[in-house]
Amino acid sequence: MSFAPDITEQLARARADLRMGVPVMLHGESTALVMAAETLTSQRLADLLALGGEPVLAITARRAETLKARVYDGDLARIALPKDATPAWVQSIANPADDLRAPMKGPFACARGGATDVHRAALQLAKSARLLPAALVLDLPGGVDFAAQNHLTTLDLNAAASALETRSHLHPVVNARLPMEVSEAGRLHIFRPEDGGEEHYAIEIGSPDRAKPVLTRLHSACFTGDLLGSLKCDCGPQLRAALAQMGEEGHGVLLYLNQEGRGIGLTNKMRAYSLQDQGFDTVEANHRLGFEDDERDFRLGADILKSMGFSAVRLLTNNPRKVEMMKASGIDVAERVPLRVGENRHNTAYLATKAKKSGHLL
Ligand SMILES: Nc1nc2c(ncn2[C@@H]2O[C@H](COP(=O)(O)OP(=O)(O)OP(=O)(O)O)[C@@H](O)[C@H]2O)c(=O)[nH]1
Ligand SMILES: [Zn+2]
Repeated sequence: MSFAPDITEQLARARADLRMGVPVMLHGESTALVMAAETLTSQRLADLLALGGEPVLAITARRAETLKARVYDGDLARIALPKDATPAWVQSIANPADDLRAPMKGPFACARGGATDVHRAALQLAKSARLLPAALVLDLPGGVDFAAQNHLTTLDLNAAASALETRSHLHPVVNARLPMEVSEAGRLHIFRPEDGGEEHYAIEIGSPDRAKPVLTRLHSACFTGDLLGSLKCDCGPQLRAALAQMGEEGHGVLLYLNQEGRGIGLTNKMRAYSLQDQGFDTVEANHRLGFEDDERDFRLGADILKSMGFSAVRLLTNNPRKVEMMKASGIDVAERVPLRVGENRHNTAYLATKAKKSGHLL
């Protein structure tokens, strides 16, 4: 019998640590101390520099491209931390907010050669903690003892890397009747992942026949559009139109996935909006922050549908990636049902960028 947390549970702890500014230790062939750039304090930076060695700031290749930092490691770059580095210096590399005011941030000395799996795992961990994808990494011989003395979370590198790649199983927790404006026969289902992450929801309208393709919407959370009526996107009108169509047809399933901001979280989405105020489009803004255009995992939606007994859908979407993902996850897409609503003068350019750069269908 063991009460010790497994790797999934340790990762959940590590995410909370990084969000609080507490370092974590990654233990592989060597051992490395990892801190998130976003939550770095001057005291912790001073403590890190006092340990000696050669700390680096790991950033994604996307962020490196904007900074004109040399990328020797494919999807990431390792910028050597100057001995007199300050938290402001670290922030200015991690966060593109002042890029236009301070365009000449380099030149940077970038590490080359040697293992990069710790840096890759550190960046994935920061992303999954919904922080900016930038992490300080210091190789620390004897790091396991150091971590024990300092009560730091220690993760096995290989186990952490593979757990970060694995999608967590979603458990149905509860469902209950929810009469709604569009249909009195509504039911809200809650699904909870095993990894301590966000819960996702399914809104079932009527009693759809499990043997037939069900009218389905795969909706990603958009606090600004769904709740505040933001005109910057088309999410609110899409949400309401999808529910209305399900109400009219008498049956349907709306999956509400808590992948705000195409999977980067609301805080980073607002950072992207701030860059859009500076003139960048929705895709450029994500890239400047160090993210891909779309960090969502739509397989979650397929998992929920299967768990509810569905195997075929009529999918309400303009996004071909959602159709492909459904098919690849074993859900038959009998029909793509277009969902063009909510265009206005504030989101015309946004919708055009999605059509041009992200392959959305008009
Ligand atoms: N990062 C980022 N996310 C955004 C921006 N505008 C909207 N979003 C998010 O984009 C997502 C929109 O998701 P969906 O409604 O599934 O839309 P979609 O991928 O365009 O596909 P369909 O609507 O099905 O055609 C939501 O999570 C929003 O929060 C933006 O400028 N930047
Ligand atoms: Zn939106």
